[in-house]
Amino acid sequence: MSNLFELALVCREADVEIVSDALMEIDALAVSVEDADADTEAERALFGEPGMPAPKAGWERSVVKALFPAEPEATEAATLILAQDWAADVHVQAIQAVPEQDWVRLTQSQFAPVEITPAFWIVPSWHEAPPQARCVMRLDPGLAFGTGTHPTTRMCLRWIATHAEAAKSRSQGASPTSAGGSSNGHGGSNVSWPRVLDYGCGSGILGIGAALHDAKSIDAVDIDPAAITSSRDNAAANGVTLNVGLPELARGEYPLVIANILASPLKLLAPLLCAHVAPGGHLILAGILQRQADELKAAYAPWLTLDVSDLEDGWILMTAQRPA
Ligand SMILES: C[S@@+](CC[C@H](N)C(=O)[O-])C[C@H]1O[C@@H](n2cnc3c(N)ncnc32)[C@H](O)[C@@H]1O
Repeated sequence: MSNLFELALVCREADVEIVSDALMEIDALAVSVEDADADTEAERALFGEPGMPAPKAGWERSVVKALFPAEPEATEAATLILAQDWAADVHVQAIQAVPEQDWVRLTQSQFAPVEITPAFWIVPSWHEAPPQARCVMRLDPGLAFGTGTHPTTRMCLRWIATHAEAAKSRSQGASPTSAGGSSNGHGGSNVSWPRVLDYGCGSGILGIGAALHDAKSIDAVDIDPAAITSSRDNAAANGVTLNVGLPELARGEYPLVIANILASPLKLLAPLLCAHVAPGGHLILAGILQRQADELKAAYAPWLTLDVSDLEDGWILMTAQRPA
């Protein structure tokens, strides 16, 4: 593989956009921006808490890196940029050869199979499933949120897998006459939940997870059109059926309602989500930080009693069961 040449320019936050645009105008193959102070004492956090605005719009000083096919193009680009009247505070950090990479393989190598339970795994299409996996969801990273790598998604899937397993064991242990008549709405030995609502479905990962655990009639809804397309595609790739659409698609009561969004929208959605939970049914909420547990409890208290039932990396899973 041949080398590319990288021009690295250091500039102030205010100049990042004009420098990046100018590099694209002069035919850079790619432009990226990094923190010039990364790993130094001057480094500052750029991200706020989930749902909160970022403390700053950009880094104090940035390195704008542009790739060119050969060294003369990179040098010429540097000369052109430095000649502009707005470039007084821009300087060249380096022009150097970078080995061209197999970008597809590099991206793929960053997504490994994710273990949800010892038996249930999320596996990208280019990977073999681990030998111990008895239930496999095939999912590749895409535009919509939900690859199984985020703790909030993993906790929801873990809840689905463990409760479906428990329901299966109960119904296998139950007598033929009692199997279809349980008060939690489980309709028979092969059905964990006869209806599921996945509210804020993203990639469709939770609805697909429920379908792979023998749930039927799954409504997966989202406000983002990219999520709707992605959920449909991912369901098809897994050979399961989801009824995917905008939130208006949700109708009536469900034995399982699951929503992994964020604390603020979840508080606003409290009356709506609770109204969808069937008698004896479960409500599962994620996207909540540990310190937000009390505010969520209070928001849902008029309808359901939420408890913390799982915790991972500072995120909690909150669940409630409506009395039968
Ligand atoms: C954190 S992602 C979760 C995706 C997936 N369910 C998972 O567990 O990985 C939250 C999703 O909720 C959607 N969303 C946000 N607010 C919403 C609302 N008010 N109604 C429906 N969906 C919403 C977003 O578009 C996004 O796809």
